[in-house]
Amino acid sequence: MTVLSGASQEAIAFHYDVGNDFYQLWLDPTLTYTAALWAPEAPGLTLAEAQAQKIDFHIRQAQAQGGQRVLDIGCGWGSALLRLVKEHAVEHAVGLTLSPNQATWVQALGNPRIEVRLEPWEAHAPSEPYDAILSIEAFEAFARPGLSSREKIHLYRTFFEHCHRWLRPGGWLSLQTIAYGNSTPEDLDAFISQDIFPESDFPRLAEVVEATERLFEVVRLQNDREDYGRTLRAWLDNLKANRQEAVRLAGEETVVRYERFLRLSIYTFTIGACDLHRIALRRIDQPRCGSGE
Ligand SMILES: C[S@@+](CC[C@H](N)C(=O)[O-])C[C@H]1O[C@@H](n2cnc3c(N)ncnc32)[C@H](O)[C@@H]1O
Repeated sequence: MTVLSGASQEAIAFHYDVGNDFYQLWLDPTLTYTAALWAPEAPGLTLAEAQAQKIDFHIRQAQAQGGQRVLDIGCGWGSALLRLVKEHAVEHAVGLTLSPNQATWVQALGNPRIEVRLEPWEAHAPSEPYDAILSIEAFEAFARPGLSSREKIHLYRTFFEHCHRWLRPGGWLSLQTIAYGNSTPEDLDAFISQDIFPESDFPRLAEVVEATERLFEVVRLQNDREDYGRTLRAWLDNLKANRQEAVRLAGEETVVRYERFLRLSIYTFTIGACDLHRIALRRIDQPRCGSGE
């Protein structure tokens, strides 16, 4: 099969390198840029609390603990890396990102237990196995638009093969990804894949699950699309409240583009055109039929 890939470093930088100060105006203070976990029984949660709760959920789900080595694939501005070492006493937290801005930001945190690498997962070659792996909404950048379902499954399987290799026996991977829900790629506005996240495409849940077969068992899966709606609304409210400053930092065109992106995404998750999956995957230590296709 042809070697295919996901979003390039240039495509990722196009999105994430708009400016840290711009993102600071509307994300929570830790710059977590993924769906938060809102608890219906705690309606008064702030965005920052709901983000911390989401990160802790994934850390627990990956069974990451004190003294361990943990990998975060697609670490963004490092919020999970920080919680891993500060709140969960993890010994060594390694983050991968394709964004130079994010890598510089995480490096500047100056935490000796955090290592950030400006490196695609395809090139990662750890010298020792990891005890646990997190990957929170990087998966959407692992396949470009226009690929067939078979081609996407092949790419995703290569990702899970790498994770399988990197994890110690019995290790867990906690994955969060957007997926097509009650929609096809043609139903969604091309604006997002062209002007917001170029070279990226969502998976379908069935593709993710098929790609894990005989590598990982799916232990738990939850679709929290409503949580995305609420997170996006909080981001949009923050952007509106800081609009003047946002225009000063990033320009009117960029702000209009992000407002449209946030509004469209709220609608997409509200009607169920897209889902938000949080998946607990346990490594199968002795795959019965080999791990290749
Ligand atoms: C939406 S952000 C999520 C960041 C973080 N997990 C969070 O919750 O805020 C996606 C991240 O995936 C990274 N990414 C995308 N493709 C990647 C690849 N092939 N290898 C490593 N990181 C990648 C991006 O650089 C970015 O840091």
